[in-house]
Amino acid sequence: MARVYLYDTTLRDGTQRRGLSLSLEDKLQIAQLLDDYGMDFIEGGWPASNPKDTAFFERTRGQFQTAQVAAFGSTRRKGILVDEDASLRSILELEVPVATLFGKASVFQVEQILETDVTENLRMVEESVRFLVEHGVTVIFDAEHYFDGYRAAPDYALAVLSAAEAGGASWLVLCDTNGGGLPIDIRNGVEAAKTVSRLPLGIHAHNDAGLAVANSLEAVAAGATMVQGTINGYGERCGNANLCTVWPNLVWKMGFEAGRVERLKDLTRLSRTVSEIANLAADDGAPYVGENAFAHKGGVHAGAVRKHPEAYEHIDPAQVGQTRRILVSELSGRSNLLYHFDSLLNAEQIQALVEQVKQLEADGYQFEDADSSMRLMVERSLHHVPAYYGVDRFHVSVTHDSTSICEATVRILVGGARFVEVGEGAGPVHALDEAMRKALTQVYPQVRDLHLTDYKVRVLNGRDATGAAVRVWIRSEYHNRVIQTVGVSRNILVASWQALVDAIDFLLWSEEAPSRHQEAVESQA
Ligand SMILES: CC(=O)SCCNC(=O)CCNC(=O)[C@H](O)C(C)(C)COP(=O)(O)OP(=O)(O)OC[C@H]1O[C@@H](n2cnc3c(N)ncnc32)[C@H](O)[C@@H]1OP(=O)(O)O
Ligand SMILES: CC(=O)C(=O)O
Repeated sequence: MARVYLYDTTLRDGTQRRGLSLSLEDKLQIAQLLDDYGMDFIEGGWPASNPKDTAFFERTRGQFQTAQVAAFGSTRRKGILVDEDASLRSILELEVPVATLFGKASVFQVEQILETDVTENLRMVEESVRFLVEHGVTVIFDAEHYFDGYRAAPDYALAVLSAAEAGGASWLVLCDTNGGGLPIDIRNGVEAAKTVSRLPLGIHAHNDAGLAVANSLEAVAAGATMVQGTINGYGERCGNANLCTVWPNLVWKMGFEAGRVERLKDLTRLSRTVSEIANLAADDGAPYVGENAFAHKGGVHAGAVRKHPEAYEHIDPAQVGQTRRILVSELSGRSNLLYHFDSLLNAEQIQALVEQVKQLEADGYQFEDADSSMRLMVERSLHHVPAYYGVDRFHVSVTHDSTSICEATVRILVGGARFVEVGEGAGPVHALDEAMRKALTQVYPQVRDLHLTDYKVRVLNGRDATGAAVRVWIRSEYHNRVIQTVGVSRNILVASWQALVDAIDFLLWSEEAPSRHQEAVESQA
């Protein structure tokens, strides 16, 4: 099986994304993961750029099993001797085994941006590569702006590749630096490069036209054997080719060997861990690894997937560490509900539930991410959920002068006993949550370990301004389990209260029999 080399530049080009900044420890943690997943090259940064990038190379020397660490840098500055160039010297001082040098492959870039002449640029490329190679460094040459340069002046773009080869480069990487190329441009550029060099070729594609992944795959189809990209497609402007998409496509759709193939089954974890470390929200819509990648909402889809998952799934979700989700919403038919409640409800009850869900969603509820409320609704309709407690009344007050004080009082009945408790909080919902917790933990100590971890409010009818109905969605965690609930009312406190009570009831109900919780979790998965 032919091999395609994976070259990860999350730690260099990835950090050129707006809003992404990694500490040295973050970089080391990500690099360790990349090595574990079998990346062939990890571009650690540009040593001449900042002390953090320099430290990265010092800390990773000899650390990795599979990956070779590459230092990034430019060709020498114009008009100086190669050994006077600070960037090249800093690469040598770090004693890295691999360096990736970028040089201009476009007449426009040379004349207008470097403000030098095309002959001097060819010398800069060849001399810089040779300088490192003669000092024992393997050089990957990134031909910056190659595709734009090739379109405007093909002979010059190809002459730049030849200069790098003459200097001793081991790889020629063709860059769609502005990210505007189409797959046909990429194919033409790769085929032209093959006419002047027998060196292995790579592709470095940006995503400005939304084609970085397609362009990378097209380059491989045309003969490139290295793909440069980043985890989650992070990168300058619209990003780089997303390796979480490129990699499985190379292996499963194109039949290449790439990375540590057995680790693809944990691809989702790689993507999410890197987004956690980067402190960026995961992209729900990402292919393969996004939260929605195997979530089926439309009734027609759910119906087909129950029969044959491949009807609406291009691969088995387990291949990338995902699970299938069948969502319940106003777009559901019987199949969505049967997927979750087949063993609980008969055909008539399922039909009634479909109609109830559609009506409730028309009233503002949204169940696709409130699976615990959904489950409770069904279990309550079957009288499976006892009245664990009764709420006599609750009262919330907000006093605002120099600071805000929120206080809530709840009166709760459990059996014959009455509990009155006061909670204080940063806001009224927090205070209510505290008061409920104080009262209920006296009888149900497990409530102490239920933590509210996310809270969202959505105004349902903006035209009614502050009188509009609102939907409150709450995410709670109990040990490692997630409980998601929803409430709707014209009063934000009442909506919050409904969602809060659902979270507590769901916990108590699912805790009654441990197997029941497992069953509930599985049916929500
Ligand atoms: C396509 C890419 O993504 S390339 C990578 C881009 N990444 C970054 O720029 C992040 C790290 N960069 C840095 O920390 C800084 O830019 C540094 C330290 C590298 C350089 O800083 P400075 O010396 O202040 O230069 P500056 O940032 O203004 O960059 C422009 C200089 O780079 C030179 N340059 C750009 N490309 C090349 C090249 N391929 N070969 C040689 N010189 C180049 C330009 O000629 C210009 O030099 P001049 O000021 O003498 O005209
Ligand atoms: C080298 C590089 O990052 C580019 O051409 O986009």
